[in-house]
Amino acid sequence: MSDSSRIIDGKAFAEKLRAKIAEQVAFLKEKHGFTPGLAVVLVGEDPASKVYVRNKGEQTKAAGMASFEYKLPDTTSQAEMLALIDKLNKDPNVNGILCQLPVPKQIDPQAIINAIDPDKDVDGFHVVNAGKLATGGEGLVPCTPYGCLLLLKDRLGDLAGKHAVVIGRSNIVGKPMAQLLLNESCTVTIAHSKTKDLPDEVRRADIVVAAVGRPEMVKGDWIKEGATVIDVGINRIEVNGKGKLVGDVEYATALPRAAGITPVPGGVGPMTIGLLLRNTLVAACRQRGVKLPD
Ligand SMILES: Nc1nc2c(c(=O)[nH]1)N[C@@H](CN(C=O)c1ccc(C(=O)N[C@@H](CCC(=O)O)C(=O)O)cc1)CN2
Ligand SMILES: [Mg+2]
Repeated sequence: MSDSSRIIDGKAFAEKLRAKIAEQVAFLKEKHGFTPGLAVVLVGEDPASKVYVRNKGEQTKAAGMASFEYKLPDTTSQAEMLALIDKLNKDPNVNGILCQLPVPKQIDPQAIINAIDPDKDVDGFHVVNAGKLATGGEGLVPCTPYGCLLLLKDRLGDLAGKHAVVIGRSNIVGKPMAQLLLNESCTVTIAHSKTKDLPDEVRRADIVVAAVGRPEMVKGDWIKEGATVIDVGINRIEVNGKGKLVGDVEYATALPRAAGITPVPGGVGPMTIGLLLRNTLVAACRQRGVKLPD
């Protein structure tokens, strides 16, 4: 197996996904006379967040959807945020709402997320959507784990019976990822900072999803021959005075052992915005009582 055939190209997958969404949006406009709309709220000046929000706006518009951007100063209070969310919840042209994370410390992110109408919660972070994911309801699924799942299914087909190890237990990635894999009938282990022997857990995994936010902490020689590795980490490090982006997995040493591995950049990252657009489309169709176009 060549190294290039092991690489799981999330960028290319996301491009195809966005092209399909653009067709579906065009169909909705022509046949049903409406355009899905996404509102993104950014509080403060975090440089990475500004880039992600700009990309979200550009990709929303490129898919033919309406983009509403709210850029608020980092002194914004929680009450001001809640007032904006209330306004967006009531706006029929806004089908999806998200608050870019992280938010400044005076704002409780979960209070904002839980103030969003769950039907418009295109991040899938609302407690109602988390509950639906856990109990089999039709909610909205968090974009990054959803993107990881699509890459895994595309590469492996049926996941039933696979032993998956998810490293990280955040509400945004680790927990929903584990739940999605469980829903696919995987045997799921969630590892975290208190896990006793992480290398041993990883060595037994058919599927490894690393979402810890620590540069190259998963070593290549932990990866079982033929395993599939999904690297959610996006860590900025400095090498010889130059900035570099690396994942949570030691890519160069994992690549020859893995049957499939996502690179950083160009793996999971681009899927996040792709699935955000898909969630917005799904949310808009549900709100309008229209079947999702094929
Ligand atoms: N409300 C939310 N906040 C945050 C989320 C989220 O899903 N919802 N996720 C991240 C940031 N994020 C989107 O918001 C995001 C991160 C990374 C990428 C991406 O395409 N990454 C590229 C590399 C980009 C770079 O050079 O920095 C890649 O991996 O190829 C897209 C979206 C936290 N906040
Ligand atoms: Mg509702």
